[in-house]
Amino acid sequence: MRQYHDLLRDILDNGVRKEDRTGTGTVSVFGRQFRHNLADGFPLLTTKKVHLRSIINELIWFLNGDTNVAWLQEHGVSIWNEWATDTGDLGPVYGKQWRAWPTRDGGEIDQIEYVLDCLKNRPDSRRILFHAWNVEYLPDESLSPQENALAGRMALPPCHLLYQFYVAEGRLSAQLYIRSSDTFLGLPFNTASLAVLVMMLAQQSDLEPGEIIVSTGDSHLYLNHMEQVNEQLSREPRPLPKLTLLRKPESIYDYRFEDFELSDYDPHPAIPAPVSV
Ligand SMILES: Nc1nc(=O)c2c([nH]1)NC[C@@H]1CN(c3ccc(C(=O)N[C@@H](CCC(=O)O)C(=O)O)cc3)CN21
Ligand SMILES: O=c1ccn([C@H]2C[C@H](O)[C@@H](COP(=O)(O)O)O2)c(=O)[nH]1
Repeated sequence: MRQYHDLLRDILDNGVRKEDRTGTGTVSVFGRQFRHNLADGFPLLTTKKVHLRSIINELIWFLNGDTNVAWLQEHGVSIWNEWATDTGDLGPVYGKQWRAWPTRDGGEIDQIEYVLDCLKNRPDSRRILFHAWNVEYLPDESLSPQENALAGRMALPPCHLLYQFYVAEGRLSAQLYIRSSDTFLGLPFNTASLAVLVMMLAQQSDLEPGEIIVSTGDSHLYLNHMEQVNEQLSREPRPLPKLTLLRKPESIYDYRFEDFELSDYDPHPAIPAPVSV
């Protein structure tokens, strides 16, 4: 993914030093966008090995409306552990807002069902989107993630928060807005996850996957990722892999990691990096 390397270089060349909530410090630029046509391959980085199992299982977990890390841990995914309470709770994060956005009369709105209904019945709509920025449940910034979850608030405010879909000539495209992007650790996950979501929605709606567009707000590199970024930039990108769906599940909620086959993935080795909490 040349686009990803271009963004890393852009941040190194144009980024300004900014302190941040985690205390690590970043270099950052504001407002960037890249696009990728899914016909050109699956957008998984080749200049470092990226763990697709974590990405697909996290997406399945979101789609199930789950907000407890227990299911993730049972499926070998540890990326949310640092923010969870002793009982694994994260408060009303992504899955809750996607599937059961709370309403003023005590009900819930399933935004994924709304998107599927639009794709099937009103594909030309300009309103096919779902949103996770539910201001009522954002964390109290004077409390820790765990204290927020215990108080019924989100442990962390959503980073990938607005997903909009577009159907034209039988192809499904999507644009994702990420308000804050940990460009070394988070963005490779968010990009591949968006691509998998488009593949699932397209399959369920009898469409072909089109383009993904990723728009990032505060696009930063943590200062303790600099060596890793330079190592990655010294590597030559290889051809993109292919991701194949092995069956068509009954619904968008019935996918399993085993339904996906990744082929021709020949990445450079993984590059470990610390995550700022
Ligand atoms: N600072 C920060 N960056 C993030 O990307 C991030 C957060 N916080 N908080 C919430 C979630 C958790 N996410 C994460 C957390 C860790 C990794 C990570 O360590 N990735 C490793 C592999 C880990 C694995 O698959 O087990 C990597 O090398 O990509 C990735 C995304 C994305 N989000
Ligand atoms: O999907 C995700 C989730 C989180 N991030 C990153 C972006 C920031 O580095 C932190 C969140 O900190 P804030 O102070 O709330 O912005 O997590 C990501 O890149 N992708």
